[in-house]
Amino acid sequence: MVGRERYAKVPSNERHPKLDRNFLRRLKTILRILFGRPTIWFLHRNERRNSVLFLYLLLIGAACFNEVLFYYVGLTPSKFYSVLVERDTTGFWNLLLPAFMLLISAGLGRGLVKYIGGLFALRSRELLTETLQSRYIRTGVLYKLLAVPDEIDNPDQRITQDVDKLTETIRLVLQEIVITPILIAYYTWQCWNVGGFMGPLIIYISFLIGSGLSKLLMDPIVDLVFGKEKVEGEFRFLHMRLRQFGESIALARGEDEERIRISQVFSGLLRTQKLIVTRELFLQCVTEGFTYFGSIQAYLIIAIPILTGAYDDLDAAELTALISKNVFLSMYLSYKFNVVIDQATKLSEMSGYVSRIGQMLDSLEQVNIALDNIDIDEAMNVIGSRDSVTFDNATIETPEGKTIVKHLDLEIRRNANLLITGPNGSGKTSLIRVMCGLWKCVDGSVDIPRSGNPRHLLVLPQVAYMASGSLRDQITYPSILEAEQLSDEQVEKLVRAVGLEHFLDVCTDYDAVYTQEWLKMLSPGEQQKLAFARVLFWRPQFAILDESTSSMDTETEQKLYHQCQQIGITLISVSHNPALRHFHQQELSLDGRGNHHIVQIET
Ligand SMILES: Nc1ncnc2c1ncn2[C@@H]1O[C@H](COP(=O)(O)OP(=O)(O)OP(=O)(O)O)[C@@H](O)[C@H]1O
Repeated sequence: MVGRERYAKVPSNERHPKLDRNFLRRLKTILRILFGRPTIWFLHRNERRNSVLFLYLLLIGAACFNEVLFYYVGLTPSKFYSVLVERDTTGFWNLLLPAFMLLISAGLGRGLVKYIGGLFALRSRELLTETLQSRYIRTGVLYKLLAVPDEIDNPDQRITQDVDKLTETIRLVLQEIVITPILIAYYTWQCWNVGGFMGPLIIYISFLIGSGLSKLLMDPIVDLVFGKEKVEGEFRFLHMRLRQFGESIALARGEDEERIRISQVFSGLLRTQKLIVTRELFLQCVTEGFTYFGSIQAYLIIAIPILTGAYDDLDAAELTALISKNVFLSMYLSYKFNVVIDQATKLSEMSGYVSRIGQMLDSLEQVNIALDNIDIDEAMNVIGSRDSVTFDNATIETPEGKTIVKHLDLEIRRNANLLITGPNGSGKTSLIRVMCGLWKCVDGSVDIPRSGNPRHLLVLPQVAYMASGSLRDQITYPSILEAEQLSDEQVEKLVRAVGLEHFLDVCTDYDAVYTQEWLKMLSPGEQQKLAFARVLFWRPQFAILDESTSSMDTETEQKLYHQCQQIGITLISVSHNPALRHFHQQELSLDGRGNHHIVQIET
C-alpha cells in the first residue's frame, strides 16, 4: 500500500519536464536500475549491475589518468619556449622525444576513454531496456498500457530510441560531474600560485555570468526537447501505419490524404526542431563567446602580476615559460567552466529523456504494484475454474461505461457449444475480453478454465495474429518450447488439416524465421487457416473463435468446425454466418442496448 501511495499519481498529462524534485526522483530511479541500491560493501550480487559500476569506475579512472597526461601535454609548450628563447639545442632535442611519447599516450588515452564510455552506455542501455521490457511486456500490463491511450504515448519509441539517447547523455554527464569539480579545484590552486588570487577570481566571475545566462536560455529548451520526442513518435507511427496498411491505402487511392496528414505532423516536428536549433544558437553563442573570452582572459590575468612587478626577477626565458604555463592553466580552467555550462545543455536534453523514461517507469510501477498486490483472476472477477464457463449475474460495461450486458446468467458446459450473435458494436468481442480477463465485470462474476494455459482455453481473434517466428512457432504459438518438440511430420499433418498443403511448397524450411513476411506470404484467409492449426495442435477444452473463420472458404470452415466437434473441443463462437449455427447447441444474442437473449438450438 505504501508503494501504491508513493506512485499513486502518474502525471500522465505532464508536458513540461523541469530540473525539479520530480526530475531528481526519476533520475534516482533510473540510476538505481543501472547501479542498484548503494550497499555497505558497494558491490552487490547482480553481475550486470556490477559490470555497469565497474565500467563507470574504469571510465572515471581512465578519464582521470587522461587528464594527468593532458596536464603534462599542456605544460610542454612552456618548456619549449624556455629552451628556444635560450637557444638551447641539446635541451630542445631532449624535450622532443618525451613530448612525442606524451602526445601519443594522450591520444591513446582519449580513445580509451571514449571506448570505455561507449561500453558503459551500451551496458546501461541493455539494463534499462530489459528492465522496461520485463515490466511492460507482461500479462495484465501490456494491454492496460496500450488500451488506455492517455496512459503513456509511444511506449515503443521510449524503449527503442529514448533509452539509447538517455544512456548516451548520462554517460557524458556522469563522467564530467565527477572529473570537472576535481579539475576546477586543482587548476584554481595552480592559477592562484602563478597569477595570484585575481586570476581565479576573474575566471569565477565570468563563469557566474555565463552560467546565469545559460540557465535563462536552457529552460525553454527542456520543454521543447520533451515536445519534440512526442511529435517524433507520432511521425514515426504514421509511417509505420503506411507500411502496415499500404495495400488498403493504395486500394482506396488514399496516398494524397496520407501524405497531407504526414506532412502536417512533419511540419509540426520541423517547427519544434527549428525552435530548438534557434534557442540552442543563443545558448551556443554564450558558451562559445565565453570560450573565446577565455583566451584573452588568460593574458589579462598574467598581466596583473607582471605589470605590478611581481616577476621582475625573472629573465626573458623564464618569463616566457611562465606566461605560457599561465595561459595554459587559466585557459584550461575557463574551459572546464565552459564544460560546466555545456553540461547544462546536456542536462536539459537529459531531463527530457529522464522525464519520458521516468513517466513510463512510473506508469509501469503503478500497474505492476497493482498486479503484484492483487490476484489477477480475482481482480478481473474471473474465478479459476472447473469444467465449464459460467457467467453468474454478470454485468459488463466498456471502460467508457457503455453497458454491454446486464445480469447475464449462462453456463457453457463441455460439448455444449455457444454461438454469440448480435449487431456490430453490440459487445460480442467485449464478452470475450471479459472471459480472458482483459476487462472486468462491474457486477457478478465469470468462471472460466484457468487462464493462461492454451490446453484449457484458446482464443482466435478475427484478424489472425501472425507471430514473428517459424512455421513451427506459428502452430504452437504462444509456446516456443512446444515448437521445439514438434516434428516435421506433425507440422505437415496440421498444415494439411487446415487446407494449406500448397503452402508446404512455399515454406520448405519449417525453422526459417519470418516477421513481416507472413503477411505477404499468406492471404488473410490463409492466415486464419494457419492460426486455426493452433486449435488442432493444442486441442483445448474450450476454444473461443471470434469470427476467426470469416475469411475462409466455406468448405474449409465447415471441415474445421466438424473436426473440432469430433476432437471434443467446446466452441464459443462469434459469427454472423448462419451456416455455422448447426455446430452449436445454444445461442446468446446481444441487442447492443444491454439486453440479451439465450436460446437452445435444435439439432
Ligand atoms: N478497447 C476499447 N475501449 C473502450 N471501448 C471499446 C473498446 N473496444 C470496444 N469498445 C466499445 O465496446 C463496444 C462493443 O465493441 P465490441 O468490439 O465488443 O463489438 P462487437 O459486437 O464485437 O462488434 P463487431 O461485430 O463489429 O465485431 C463498441 O461500441 C465500442 O465502442
